[in-house]
Parts: sequence; structure tokens; C-alpha cells
Amino acid sequence: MAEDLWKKEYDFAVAVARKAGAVIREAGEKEIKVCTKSSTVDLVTKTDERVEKIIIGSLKEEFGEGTHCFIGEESVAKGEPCILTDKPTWIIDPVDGTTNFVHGFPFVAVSIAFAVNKELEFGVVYSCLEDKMYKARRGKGAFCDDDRITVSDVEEIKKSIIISEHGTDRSPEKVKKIFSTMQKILCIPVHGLRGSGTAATNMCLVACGAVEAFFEIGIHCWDIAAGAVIVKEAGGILLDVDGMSIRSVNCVAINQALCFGETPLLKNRLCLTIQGGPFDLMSRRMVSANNKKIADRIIKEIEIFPAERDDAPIQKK
Ligand SMILES: O=P(O)(O)O[C@H]1[C@H](O)[C@@H](O)[C@H](O)[C@@H](O)[C@@H]1O
Ligand SMILES: [Mg+2]
Repeated sequence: MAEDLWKKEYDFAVAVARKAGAVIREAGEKEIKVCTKSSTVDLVTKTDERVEKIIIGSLKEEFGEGTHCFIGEESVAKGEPCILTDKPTWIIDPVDGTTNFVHGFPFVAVSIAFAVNKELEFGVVYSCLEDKMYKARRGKGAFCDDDRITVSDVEEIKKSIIISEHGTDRSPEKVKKIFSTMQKILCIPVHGLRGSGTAATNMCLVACGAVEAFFEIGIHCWDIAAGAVIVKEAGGILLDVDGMSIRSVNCVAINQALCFGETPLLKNRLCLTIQGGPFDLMSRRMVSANNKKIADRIIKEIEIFPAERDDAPIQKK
């Protein structure tokens, strides 16, 4: 019988995600709930680092030191490289929704993905305060616990709920673009705009059909790697918002754009359309949706801002 490739790693990832979720819940009980809200909000929780160490330690113990590579949010924050090679690689966000965690806002996820030859083989997202285990293996469907999940069949943007996040950057120019995008999408109009506070959970909500699309500019590979497999295996689509293609050239408008920057009026005259490109795990931009029609419609409204690629060479300080 053909070997069920990576099944052992997948099953172990589910078990490790559940173990990590229990540690997060316990930390919440011990560190968060026993304090007054104002003191916990200032709490710089070490839970993220502790949980990532538990996950990576368990994986190394099970599969041996040096056999696999690791890209973990906390490890990268400490200077580890964020480069996806052909080697079997774990991509880990130990606590997706850290801000939610310290506030006791009930969406906190453990996100664990596994890639080989730069292809995502499986993804596991454990929403640990909801106790929901979302999981998917390439070519084998997507599940929430033991139930098969599929994306929504809604095609009309006006019947859609779109989910996104504003991230942690508060620089005025980025905040302006983020909220200008959200305003344009809301006023298409769509049925609603939501945000759980964790990309991994947002993508699982796309996969189970609770919302039609999730997008975010500035996101990291560890936030979305597992969710990407789950959305794709649930029948959804993943795109990069890769910039503009000019449908028709208007030289005067080009000159004006070069001088004054792109304005809404100018954008129309330039007939610029933002098009979705192939999903790029490291690009810091992503749209996941139930179908291309919904994805393309919201991509048109997204105002991109620069975000350094996750795999950009580390600048020597
Ligand atoms: O830094 P936290 O509080 O975890 O929040 C980020 C979260 O990890 C991502 O999944 C979200 O999509 C970001 O927008 C949050 O800033
Ligand atoms: Mg995260």
C-alpha cells in the first residue's frame, strides 16, 4: 500500500497543537484572569515564547534534531532566518491573537503548518478558547474537529461578510490606507465587515463558510500558512494582491500621477486595476476567499502599502 506521506507528522501536529492550546488556556487562568484587566493589558506575556519552545521541542523530540527546519514567529523575532527551503519545514505561530489573549478576547489560535519542497503539505489551526481544531492535508479536504468544512457558495458581494484586521502598526499613513480600504469595501456595500483579531482564525471562518473572504496587508507567513491549506482544501482561493495592471494608458494622467501621486480621479483616468496574483506566502499580502469573483471584487478596493517580505535578507544592524 502506498505510504501515506506526512500522515505521522500531521497527526503529531494535531496533538501538539492541542497540547499547546492547553498551555495557553492554563496561562490565561493563571496569568490573565487573576489580575485586574488594566494590569494584564500591560502584561508582556511570555506565553508566546514558552508555547513556541514547547511546540518546537516536541517536534524535535519526535522527529529528531536537524531533520526538519523551523520558521517560528518568536524565533524569527529573535533573529532566526525566515527562509523557506526545499527541506521539510514547520511554520509556526504559537499564539495567533496575542492581543486578544491578554485581553481575554475569546479568539486565540495555535497555527502549525508543514511545507516540503516549498509546497504546503498540511495546516492545523487550534482555536483553543473555542476548543475547535481546524485541519487540512493537501488533497484530502478540510475539517473542523471531525466535520468536513467547505467555503460559502455566495457569489454576490452584497450578500458577503468580509473579514480583515488592522494589524499592530499605528503609523498614520498605514492606518489611513487600511481604513480607507475598509470603508470602500463596506460601502460596496457588503453585508458586514468583521475581524476576530487572528488571521489564522479568520481564514478558518472563510473555510467553514461563516464569512466569504479574509484579506490583510502586512500579515506574516506564520499567521497564514496553516490557514492557507485549510481554505484551499475547503474549496476556497488564495491570491496575492500583487499590484496594478494598466488597462489603458493615458500619458497625461501618467505624468500627473508621477507628479502628484495617484488620486481616485486619476486612478480612473489611468484605468488602473489592481489584480490578484498567485499566492505568495512570504509577500506580506493575502486575500483568501470562497471564490474568485468575490476575491477579485474586494481586491479592486485594496490600497496596498509596502511591507518588507518575510524572506527579505536580514539587514545587518
Ligand atoms: O500580534 P497579535 O496580537 O497576535 O495580532 C496579530 C495577529 O497575530 C494576526 O494574525 C492578525 O491578523 C494581525 O492583524 C494582528 O495584529
Ligand atoms: Mg499571529
